[in-house]
Amino acid sequence: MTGAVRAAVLGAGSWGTTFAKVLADAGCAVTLHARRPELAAAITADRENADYLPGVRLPESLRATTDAAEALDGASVVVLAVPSQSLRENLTAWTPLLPPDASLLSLMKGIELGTTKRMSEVICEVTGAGADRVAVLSGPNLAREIAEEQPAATVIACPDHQRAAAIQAACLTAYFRPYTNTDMVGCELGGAVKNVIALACGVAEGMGFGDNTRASLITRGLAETARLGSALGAELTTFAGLAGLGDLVATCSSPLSRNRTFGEKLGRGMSLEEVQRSTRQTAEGVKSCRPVLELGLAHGVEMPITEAVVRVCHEGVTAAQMVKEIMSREAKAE
Ligand SMILES: NC(=O)c1ccc[n+]([C@@H]2O[C@H](COP(=O)([O-])OP(=O)(O)OC[C@H]3O[C@@H](n4cnc5c(N)ncnc54)[C@H](O)[C@@H]3O)[C@@H](O)[C@H]2O)c1
Ligand SMILES: O=P(O)(O)OC[C@H](O)CO
Repeated sequence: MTGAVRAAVLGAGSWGTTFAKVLADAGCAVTLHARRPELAAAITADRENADYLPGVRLPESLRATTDAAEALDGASVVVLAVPSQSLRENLTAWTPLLPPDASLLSLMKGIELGTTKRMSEVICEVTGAGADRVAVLSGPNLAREIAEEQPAATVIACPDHQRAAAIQAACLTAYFRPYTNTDMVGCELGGAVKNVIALACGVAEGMGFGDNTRASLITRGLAETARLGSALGAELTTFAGLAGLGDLVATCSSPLSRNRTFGEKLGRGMSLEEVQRSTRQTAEGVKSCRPVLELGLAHGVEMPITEAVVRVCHEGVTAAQMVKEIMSREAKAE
């Protein structure tokens, strides 16, 4: 492995483990940080993360540890793959251990509750790193499909194009094709808001509605995402790309999506608490919908689908009422 890029992946859930596999398959020397010793030991001994990716064989070269200092030692790429709402706390503990010039790559698709900050903003704030050291990876990347080496593309955004290109080279494999972009705001918003729209699509699915409803939600969801992005300085073309439309379509259509599945259970009549009890995995849109709506309100951007999701998830509105509210809005031009 002499000369290989050293990467640390912090967070051994579905996507962290999958992306660690991608990096290892691309030739990087990768250490994956897990919180639980039994999980780290099982990944190393059995080459499997049975909790999150049962049946997926992990590369021999992939190491796992619970020791963050060990994972971060000598890493030139540090990958952050924890739930968005716990990033600040996790990163505060990891910051003293970060190698000074390492690229900090966010895999997360959420907006922070209370601050309405994007993940790259949280990373800069907590670590003191300059914005040009922070990158985001976002696209139609359902973890299970990538772990099974089904071909897919993604976007790596960084204000520093050279850094984005270096990360691109570090994770390019026969089944995973990253493109570079410099639009952080667009890529991060695309990833965070699509989870909210996927919740709405799930609710529609759970209520028994079909493809017309889903296509309408996807299209109008993209419209409200792009409106917000435009107000926040994103490039509109980003929303027509992999981190926008690509991810939105994949997440809103796939039974593998946790957000869509969460919404589906709400649409079938389960309460928020019942659905939360039924899964251990992160459905980011449930918490991010509120800060996304707050961003919209702060910038004078109408986000009716996001608002409906907030009302169903957090204000006790039923799925049937949600449909009524969306469909009885004032008629307007597209
Ligand atoms: N799973 C996917 O298909 C996928 C794809 C692309 C992006 N993402 C994004 O990647 C991020 C991570 O998602 P994931 O799918 O790996 O999530 P997950 O729920 O599968 O795993 C989360 C991981 O974070 C760890 N963790 C650390 N601190 C935690 C805390 N305080 N609370 C809870 N867990 C904590 C958990 O132990 C676990 O290993 C999310 O923002 C998600 O939107 C996921
Ligand atoms: O399972 P979800 O809903 O978190 O979506 C996973 C990925 O973000 C799809 O790109």
